[in-house]
Amino acid sequence: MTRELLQVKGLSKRFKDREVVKGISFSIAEGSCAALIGPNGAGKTTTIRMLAGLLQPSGGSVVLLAEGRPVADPRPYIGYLPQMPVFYPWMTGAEFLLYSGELAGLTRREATRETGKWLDAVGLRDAGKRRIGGYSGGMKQRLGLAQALIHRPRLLILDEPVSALDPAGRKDVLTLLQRIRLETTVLFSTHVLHDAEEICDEILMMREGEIVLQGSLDHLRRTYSEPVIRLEVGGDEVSRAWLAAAGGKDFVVQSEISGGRAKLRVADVERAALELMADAVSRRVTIRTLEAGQSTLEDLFLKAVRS
Ligand SMILES: Nc1ncnc2c1ncn2[C@@H]1O[C@H](COP(=O)(O)OP(=O)(O)OP(=O)(O)O)[C@@H](O)[C@H]1O
Repeated sequence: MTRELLQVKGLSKRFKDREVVKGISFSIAEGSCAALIGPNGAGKTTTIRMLAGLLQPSGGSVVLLAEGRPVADPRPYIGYLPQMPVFYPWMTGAEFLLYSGELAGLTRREATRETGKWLDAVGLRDAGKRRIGGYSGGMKQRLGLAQALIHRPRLLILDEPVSALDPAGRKDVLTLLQRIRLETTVLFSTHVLHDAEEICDEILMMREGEIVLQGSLDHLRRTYSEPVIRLEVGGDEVSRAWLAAAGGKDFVVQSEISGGRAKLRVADVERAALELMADAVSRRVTIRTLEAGQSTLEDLFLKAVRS
């Protein structure tokens, strides 16, 4: 049976007279990986800072459970990596981890042992002897992860952990997160759906301070995928005019058409594909691609954040 690790009820945050997090509720199960996903300004950082105990909520509650019971001070149970972690550039990676471990309440001996272990785990064994000032963005982020994990928290909270990285750094950190999530419950925010799909099993979609969709990736894919046809036609006038009128066919439920491309939500994908093909051939329309399938989570995400 899955056990809840974090329960969030009616959480809100108001800055002056503007409510940026509007009474959101969700829970995170032990062992899961949840992505808080939403466009810029949705309220992800504000939410995460409240969960990590760094920002006082205006209303609602955040409860962390250990062995099924609420804990009075959740801080020792949480590891946190902010969006823009700050490091002392003159420290070596090893010195920084030792310092972080002691700050988190480990004895010097424990901190020394864990420092060696985590430098290995995040692939910085040799670099650990060098100053952080010379690290790449990806190395700094991996050091940040080690810092957040050094006291063995039950919940790892990460704010946009890969957004600022180049493709190589991004891949390194995502691969590391895939390993970490096997041992630690993870919540991370992102505005990139692909990153969430790569690592997580739970999705919390946020928009304008509210959670507009939540559930497991599988559930969301099954529940919300709809039959769609994606079409691209030639640049000639006949083809473009035909495409513009395609949205009006009786089997089309909804259409998005622009620049020679269309995405048509339809009731019956096979019938729609056949009729479109037959009609296009009879009118000498140039079809470049016609793809019949299901809408993706990306479509759902775009719909949720735009509507
Ligand atoms: N200290 C603050 N005072 C006033 N407004 C704030 C403060 N912090 C955040 N906001 C506002 O709250 C809203 C949500 O911001 P937040 O940083 O939580 O969003 P986000 O989803 O994390 O976006 P991003 O991906 O850009 O970081 C924004 O409109 C922001 O301007």
